[in-house]
Amino acid sequence: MIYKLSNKRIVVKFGGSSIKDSFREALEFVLKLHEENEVVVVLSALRGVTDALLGLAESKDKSVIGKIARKHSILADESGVDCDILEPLFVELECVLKNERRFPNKGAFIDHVLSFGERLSVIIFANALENSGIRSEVVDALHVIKTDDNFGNAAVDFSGTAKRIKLIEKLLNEGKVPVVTGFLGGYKGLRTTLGRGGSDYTATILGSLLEARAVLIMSDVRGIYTADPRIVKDAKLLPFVSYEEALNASALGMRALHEKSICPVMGRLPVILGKTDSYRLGTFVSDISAEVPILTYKPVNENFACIGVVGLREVNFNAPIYKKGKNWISFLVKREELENSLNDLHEVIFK
Ligand SMILES: Nc1ncnc2c1ncn2[C@@H]1O[C@H](COP(=O)(O)OP(=O)(O)O)[C@@H](O)[C@H]1O
Ligand SMILES: N[C@@H](CC(=O)OP(=O)(O)O)C(=O)O
Repeated sequence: MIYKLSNKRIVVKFGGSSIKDSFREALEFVLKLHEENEVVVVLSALRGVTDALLGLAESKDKSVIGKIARKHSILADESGVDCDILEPLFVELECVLKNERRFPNKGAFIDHVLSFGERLSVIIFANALENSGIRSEVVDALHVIKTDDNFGNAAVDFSGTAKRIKLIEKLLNEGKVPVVTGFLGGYKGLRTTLGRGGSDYTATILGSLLEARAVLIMSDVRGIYTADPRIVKDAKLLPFVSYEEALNASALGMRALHEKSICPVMGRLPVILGKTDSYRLGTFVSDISAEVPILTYKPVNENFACIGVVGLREVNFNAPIYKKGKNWISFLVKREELENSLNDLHEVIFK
């Protein structure tokens, strides 16, 4: 594997859980990274805000705006940032809600409403960095990540995006920390989104185009485990996961990494997953594999879910096989039995 990398450049993404529960630690981590590296920060919306905005786009219930505003004011206050700087975004949000008919279609309207989550978090983060003495600038991905008009799950135009990456290069050359909105893109001036959980994808697109040394995905778990550690208490942290395993696991529902996020970095640069509140890095995603299976799950419909096993083609388990691939297999289980089945299957494989 040949990495063509700018040796001091790192892209670090913080997910919604980190923005909500570990904002101070995320800031401190960036300050530490900045001592030795050029750092690009990618942020998600505060956990729960994208869902709230989705509801708001439907209901247009003004009390939701109040709730979102309060959450961000508290975060701004705690971070020593004047919450008045958020006001223009709330004025814009109200204006967008009153003018749905001006959008070409419902999807374009919804994506514009969803954009406020990430746009609010980057303003607070960039200002908090400035208060800590780091020169920083907000980058709205509308102006960088060029997409098609498939609102809600837009496809990225990589050559169009590559042309716009200079905007971020310029900030890095000025010694600033760009703080980029994850999840968002742009199509002819309209706002698009890359699919739920798409901030990981933003980070790997930027890491690849900026020829970064690594992309760090910081979350509320230390990395990729043998199964969701919130459901399977015996799950073990995997120090090495191959690109292919990460791709298969995320496609089969593993939430720790977005399915699309592997493609831009595959064979080019590593993705490292870590836990924000302890600064612990746990999993290195590259060509190297620990050759340990990963259990995944996702809903199939209202009544059923599928459990995937990445890294094995055959498993003796008491459930119907749902699908099979080159190096994975999945089983169909009732949704109410999902947790027990995951634990049982984990025991079968790792006993
Ligand atoms: N195999 C796995 N390894 C690690 N985390 C997993 C796994 N499967 C599911 N998860 C879940 O992924 C979550 C992290 O993803 P997500 O909630 O999208 O984080 P963030 O808010 O940082 O974007 C963890 O809290 C964990 O419950
Ligand atoms: N805020 C978006 C994008 C995202 O990536 O979120 P997270 O990193 O919290 O999964 C969402 O909720 O889908």
